[in-house]
Amino acid sequence: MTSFLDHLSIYSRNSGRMRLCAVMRTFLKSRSRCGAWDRLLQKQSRASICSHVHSFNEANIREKLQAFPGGSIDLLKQDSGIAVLTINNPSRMNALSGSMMLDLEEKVTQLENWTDGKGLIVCGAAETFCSGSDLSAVRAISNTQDGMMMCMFMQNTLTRLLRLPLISVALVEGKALGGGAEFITACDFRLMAPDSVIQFVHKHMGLVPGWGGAARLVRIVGAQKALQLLAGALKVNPTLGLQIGLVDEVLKDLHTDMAVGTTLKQAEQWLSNYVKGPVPVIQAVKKVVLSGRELPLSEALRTEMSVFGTVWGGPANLQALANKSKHK
Ligand SMILES: CC[C@@H](C(=O)O)C(=O)SCCNC(=O)CCNC(=O)[C@H](O)C(C)(C)COP(=O)(O)OP(=O)(O)OC[C@H]1O[C@@H](n2cnc3c(N)ncnc32)[C@H](O)[C@@H]1OP(=O)(O)O
Repeated sequence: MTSFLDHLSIYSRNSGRMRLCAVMRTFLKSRSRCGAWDRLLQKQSRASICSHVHSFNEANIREKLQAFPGGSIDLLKQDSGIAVLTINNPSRMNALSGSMMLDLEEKVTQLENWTDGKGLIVCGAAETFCSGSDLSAVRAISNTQDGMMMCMFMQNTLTRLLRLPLISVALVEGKALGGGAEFITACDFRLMAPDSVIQFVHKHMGLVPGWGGAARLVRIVGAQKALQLLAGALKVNPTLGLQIGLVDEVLKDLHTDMAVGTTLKQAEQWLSNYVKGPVPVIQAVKKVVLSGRELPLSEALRTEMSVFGTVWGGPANLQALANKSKHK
């Protein structure tokens, strides 16, 4: 690792002099604080985000969810640095059983510890995304206490998913309904297949989102559009999705020669544009956007500087500087 002074000489040669003590202070503070960022993320991802509410007893809820088996959440971590997380319960339109909720949390923990990760694609098996909670489980845990605990468990898990230092994409084929629609709001981007539908059906169930989908939807499309989608239980097709900013890209129809490979291949191609580069740099990009999205400005600025300190003078930065000096 290049010493501070070596880096400083490269820096001052290219960008003019800064007062040495100020640069030293900034550099040393940012180095020390980057550990604070990681400790913050680790602490937040472990502790349940809303454990303070309604005596959230983690062991108790795990036991209850385990009583509703079926399906799986499959995770494939690829050498490319892009992982694929598949919601796999096709006989129930990929509805999330209790055991799948536990499976999801375990896979998010794996991804939190994946040091080579840069991107994540969340998709459903059998060309459909997810039709929400498994209704048989919903019927069985319809008392308020259990419902709230299931809710908190899923809120915590989806919040941790969104906070992964990976650039995440929800690949929507077929239907994303209810909790399935909430799931896609816990990714950074959303891609839709031509004939797919996103629908927050909660109102038809006498419900509102509970997995954090409403809070995230407001931040994605704004309060007015979020209100229309929820109060109208509107069916969002790819055109509407693009129009309101809920969807970032519509994939090519597989039955035309425009499509290159499967929808998953198309999604990987799309995501690869944003994850090209060294792992530490891509992860740092997600961290600074995450802090800008979630933290008050002054804290976001401090966090940005601490994350900056983890890449400034790192191998990618020094290589880029060396390449530039070669172009003279
Ligand atoms: C916080 C939100 C969260 C919660 O409150 O816990 C929720 O998500 S509540 C659930 C919200 N989701 C729904 O209301 C969707 C219910 N499903 C449907 O509307 C339809 O199944 C469909 C998804 C539109 C598909 O319709 P269709 O193509 O006609 O297929 P089928 O309806 O025949 O479904 C095939 C098969 O799958 C079973 N299925 C579908 N969704 C669920 C589900 N959410 N839970 C359990 N099982 C589901 C459906 O019962 C069929 O099974 P069989 O009858 O055995 O063939």
